[in-house]
Amino acid sequence: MEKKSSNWVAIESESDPDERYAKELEVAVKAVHVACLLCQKVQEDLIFNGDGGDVQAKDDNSPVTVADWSVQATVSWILSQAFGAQNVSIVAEEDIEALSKSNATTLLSSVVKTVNDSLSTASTFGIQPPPTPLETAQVLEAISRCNSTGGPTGRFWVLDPVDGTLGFVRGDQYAIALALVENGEVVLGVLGCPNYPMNKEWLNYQNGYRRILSRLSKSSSEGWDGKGCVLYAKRGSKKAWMQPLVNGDEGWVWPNSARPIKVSAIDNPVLATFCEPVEKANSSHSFTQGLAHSVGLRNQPLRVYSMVKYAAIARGDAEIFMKFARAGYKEKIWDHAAGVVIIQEAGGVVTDAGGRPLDFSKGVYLQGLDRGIIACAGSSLHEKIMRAVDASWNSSSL
Ligand SMILES: Nc1ncnc2c1ncn2[C@@H]1O[C@H](COP(=O)(O)OS(=O)(=O)O)[C@@H](OP(=O)(O)O)[C@H]1O
Ligand SMILES: [Mg+2]
Repeated sequence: MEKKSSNWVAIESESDPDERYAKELEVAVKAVHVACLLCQKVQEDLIFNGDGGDVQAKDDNSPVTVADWSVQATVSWILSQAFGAQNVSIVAEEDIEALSKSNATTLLSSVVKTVNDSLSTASTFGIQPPPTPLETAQVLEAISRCNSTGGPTGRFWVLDPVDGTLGFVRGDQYAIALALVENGEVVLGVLGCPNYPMNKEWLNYQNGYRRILSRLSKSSSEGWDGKGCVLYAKRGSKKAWMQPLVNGDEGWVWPNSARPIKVSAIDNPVLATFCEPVEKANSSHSFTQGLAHSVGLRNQPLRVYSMVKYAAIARGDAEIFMKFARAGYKEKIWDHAAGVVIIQEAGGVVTDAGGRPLDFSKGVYLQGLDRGIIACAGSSLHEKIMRAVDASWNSSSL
């Protein structure tokens, strides 16, 4: 990829596919880098210094931390600065209800401080920080501005500020996922994976990543030696890219040291590895175990939190991702949008279990999803898995 200057004055040309969404992509990748560094800091404080604020429980009992709200505020602020608040519509996971409670003042100050600390270092990526630190009201406004409910027309961003919060609070894998949807189709996907290890063997939850984590350095700008990466792709480009996550490197110039990524060439089930959620509650391990057996998969499943699973497929570190949630669970668009386009542009296939593309045009949920999600490096593996699902679905307890 050719190096471009880091200013944002690129004019979008509808006729040149290379230039379409050029500014959106650059801003989104930079915002995700900033968010990754924010999360690394909060996770280090939370896990190793015991000082990353409380882990709160949401109404559905899932965890949420200072990082979730801070990333949402930071990304929302960066997008609004770049494109004008009136032009930015965002569907995102968090709201300000819990933060606005009278007993949440310490939590709220911690979010405001985290956002301002993060924005003060954003100039590394060519992002102009606010002239004075954001006030509490501005931070709340940035979070609550992300109240779009998506839909079939127009343009909106989709943000999961911390996907895999359970992995995050356990010192393990998590992702920051940002996508742009236009007229119901994902046109850009950016996935930040701050703990992605350059040695793929360390991805597996069963390896106790947390114990290894503290020994891994952050990647250097050109080094690819430590941990952390940002993946991105533009719909229709047939290319997907990966950048190492750097730490305050002043030499960062878009697109920095981006490398193309490709899905794995393995199509023999015997050699293939499948990944799935860590939590049994999120996807049936017994159902996928049966599928794996019937298709001839021999390797142990790679259980990884969050959309890092999509990253693993796009990077060629695993061949299959399956998620079969319990009946009645409705998948949210922010848990999939960025990952789907990155895998597809890296050469892979992503559909529901009926072979239909995931539908990002029906609001916050992936409406009409047939049984589960199957992402594969190639169509041959994908067809085998779909056939196996058909053969065993009726006897499953899902
Ligand atoms: N019951 C149930 N079934 C299926 N999926 C659920 C369920 N509950 C939550 N979620 C969503 O799953 C997101 C994390 O999914 P993963 O596939 O990464 O699962 S796991 O964390 O590895 O177990 C997770 O994203 P985050 O909330 O951002 O962590 C949820 O949106
Ligand atoms: Mg999520």
